[in-house]
Amino acid sequence: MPELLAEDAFAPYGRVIDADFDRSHLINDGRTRRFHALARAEPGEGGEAILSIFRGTPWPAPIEIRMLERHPLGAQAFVPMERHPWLVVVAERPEAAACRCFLARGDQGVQIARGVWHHPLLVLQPMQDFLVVDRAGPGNNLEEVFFVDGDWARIAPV
Ligand SMILES: NC(=O)N[C@@H](O)C(=O)O
Ligand code: NI
Repeated sequence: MPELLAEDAFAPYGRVIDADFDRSHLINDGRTRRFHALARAEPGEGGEAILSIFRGTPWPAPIEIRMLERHPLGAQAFVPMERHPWLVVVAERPEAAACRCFLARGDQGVQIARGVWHHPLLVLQPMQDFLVVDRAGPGNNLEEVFFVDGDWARIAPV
């Protein structure tokens, strides 16, 4: 059952990136509000931070979680470029029973911390673009675990 995305609930897995007024100040002669340093790119040793656009399309409904992945060398941030709610699935270990699903608002992004198990991008629209900040560089930065047969989780429809 998806939980509403909130900083404290998501803290074991990374950061929530949203326009928190308390972390903002006016710039540009008062015409722009800067929500400052909401997260830091973490490309890890020998890596460089890159910005990409992920154009996500939905997984078949009902969404079944049958695998997780993680990036051992660097963090990965997703910020929606179109304001539609979306889903984040994370886990402390790569098993269906450990999965937690968060429902993010369209104005919320996340940075998934280095090495945290998560499901690939889950969107709820026919198509939704995200700005993604993650790592380029040497080494294998993608570890995937496909659950054993019979071990899977279904996300309740939102
Ligand atoms: N593999 C890739 O670039 N995407 C995944 O990391 C993801 O979390 O969507
Ligand atoms: Ni990823």
